[in-house]
Amino acid sequence: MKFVDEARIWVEAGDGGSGCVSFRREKYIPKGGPDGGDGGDGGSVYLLADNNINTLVDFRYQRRHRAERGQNGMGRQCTGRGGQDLSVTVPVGTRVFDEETGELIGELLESGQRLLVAKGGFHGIGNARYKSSTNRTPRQSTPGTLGERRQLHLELILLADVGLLGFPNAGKSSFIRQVSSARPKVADYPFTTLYPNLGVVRVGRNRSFVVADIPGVIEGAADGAGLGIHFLKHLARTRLLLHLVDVAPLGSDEDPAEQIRKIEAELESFSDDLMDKERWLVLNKVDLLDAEEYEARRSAIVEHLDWQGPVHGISALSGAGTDVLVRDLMARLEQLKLGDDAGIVSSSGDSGGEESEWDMPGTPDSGEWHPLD
Ligand SMILES: Nc1nc2c(ncn2[C@@H]2O[C@H](COP(=O)(O)OP(=O)(O)OP(=O)(O)O)[C@@H](O)[C@H]2O)c(=O)[nH]1
Ligand SMILES: [Mg+2]
Repeated sequence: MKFVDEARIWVEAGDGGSGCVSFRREKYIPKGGPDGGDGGDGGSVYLLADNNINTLVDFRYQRRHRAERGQNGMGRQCTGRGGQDLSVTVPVGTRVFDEETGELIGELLESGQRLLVAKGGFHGIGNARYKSSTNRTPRQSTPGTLGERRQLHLELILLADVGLLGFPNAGKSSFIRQVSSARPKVADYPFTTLYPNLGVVRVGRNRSFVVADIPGVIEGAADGAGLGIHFLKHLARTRLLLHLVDVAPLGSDEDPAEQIRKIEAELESFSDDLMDKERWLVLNKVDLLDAEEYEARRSAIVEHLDWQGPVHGISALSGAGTDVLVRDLMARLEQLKLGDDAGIVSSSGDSGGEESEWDMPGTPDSGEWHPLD
């Protein structure tokens, strides 16, 4: 199953500047010759692949991208200045199509790669260049040509950065709805989600990541129970996993700490790769508890599991605590990526190269939930 992020954008190269018609006018020089300069070339539009961009989400906010026009030529043989090129940054892996013809213009596969998508117009010629022995006062000039403009269709195959683990009904789909524009079905019965959903989470300009919502994992998933097994493999490429757990389950036998232990056991029997991934604890549905009760449950869970990693309390329903969680996730993903670029952490994590020390910006539970009262 492929998840594709798409965007439609307009690119407009700058027009060429027009040539100028002008004659030299100076005291004591009655018949100054033609001195109209050429225009400048229009700027072109390029797409530039950038490793630090993960999704095409920013193009929903800015669709039109134009390069500068060339300046017109001027008298005294002055040439117009060329328009500046425009580089539009896109994620590595973006495929670029011409929207009208469907033609594949190119693919950006490496960071730093540039692709010309709209060529700037050519400059017009000034009258100084039309001067000849038979025509000493040419009045011709040419206008610059138009810059190319076209509509592009961008496509990017998305890979999830963050995977959600949790029992059915933990609130995984609600979380994705809260933090992204994905709209998976949410309902109060187990196995509402039957196939994985991806959500793009936008944190700020050019800062975004992808979360995968998979069907609930239950005991025995690795051996085929429930739906989990088919989907655990979708988490293979993620960098980080969240244990999303209902801190206020209705049935008293559904102890949150036990649920997490069961999921950990499934991960372990499913693959070492998943066990090597960094995992955060996210206690969901804090809106159902008062602050004191929440605090008590949180400590009990952390103690029971001897949990060393970050712990966040959120309400996927009201959104409480989700901003902090999303911000911390983004910062951590950027940090992991920096490590990758510097060759510190293996990209797939399969050599067990994840750091064991938490090197988080802020304290591990900077995402702690505090009720307002
Ligand atoms: N009070 C409260 N209810 C929540 C919260 N998050 C989710 N719920 C409810 O919990 C139920 C299950 O939510 P889902 O988001 O469908 O859970 P899921 O983990 O995706 O479930 P499956 O797809 O079945 O595995 C729904 O009735 C939600 O409205 C929360 O933060 N607070
Ligand atoms: Mg769901």
